Amino acid sequence: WRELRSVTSSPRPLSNLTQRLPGAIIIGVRKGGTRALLEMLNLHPEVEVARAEVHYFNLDENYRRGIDWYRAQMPLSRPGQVTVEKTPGYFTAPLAPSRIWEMNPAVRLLLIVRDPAERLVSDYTQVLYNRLAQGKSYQPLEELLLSGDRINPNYKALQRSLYHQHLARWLALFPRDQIHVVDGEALIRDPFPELKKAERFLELPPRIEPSNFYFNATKGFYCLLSAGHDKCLDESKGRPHAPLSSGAFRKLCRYLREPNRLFFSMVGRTFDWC
Ligand SMILES: Nc1ncnc2c1ncn2[C@@H]1O[C@H](COP(=O)(O)OS(=O)(=O)O)[C@@H](OP(=O)(O)O)[C@H]1O
Repeated sequence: WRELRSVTSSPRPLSNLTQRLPGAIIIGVRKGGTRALLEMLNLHPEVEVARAEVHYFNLDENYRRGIDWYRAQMPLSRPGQVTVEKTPGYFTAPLAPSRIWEMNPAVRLLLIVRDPAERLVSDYTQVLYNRLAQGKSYQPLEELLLSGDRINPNYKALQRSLYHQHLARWLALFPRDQIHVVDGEALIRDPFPELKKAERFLELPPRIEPSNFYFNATKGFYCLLSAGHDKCLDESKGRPHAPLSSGAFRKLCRYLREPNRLFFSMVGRTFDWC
């Protein structure tokens, strides 16, 4: 995609190109649509993105490598461009907010959220696929999610869906208006309006157009279009979810009602979640 863009954008002197620390970070949520958001922001000529998840602020073994290592993971950019990286693991990592603050207290944060019950099922599905690919077995979701007939509060994927607990750590350091919340379901339904909001948040000139998106009926999702070339996200995005009985799903929704309410009051808006 980057190669495609470099063909279509005007030539620039190479001398100003250098690796810069990110001006904006997509911090989560895992399975919220972080890859789609990054790829869509990358349509903007003033944005350069780190292709791979960097996992600098959440993994001690990377953090110990130091800030120059982190910078070296960033793409080349021109002065004035915004470098963006995404690592969904930052949102739930206890030390990530203070480490990011220490790097740059003015960095802009993007948080893409999704119905936390759906997110949990997607999270389980991802782990399931990874384990199957390694020839390993995995417990059914219901066994992990329920303990007897109650929700198991120790299940990690459930904990990752308690958005208010994680957001509280970020809001202890960063002002609310430095964290832009993207509606992941809205991004799936109609990406353009969400991208315009993100563009404004990043104070970028308006360059992303409705014509940059088209609905791909085979994929079942919007794909990206630029200069006649198209790109859809890979098959790990939007795959069928592992089954969960409607009874267990209802219990999960009931369990998440209060955490969701707390999250809504923290961000000052509501979402149409189960
Ligand atoms: N345009 C487009 N194409 C494909 N997929 C899209 C798109 N927009 C959002 N999504 C949703 O992104 C979900 C994966 O989220 P992440 O990229 O954050 O996953 S990850 O945490 O990086 O693994 C993925 O979740 P699942 O459907 O559960 O697989 C998608 O629903």
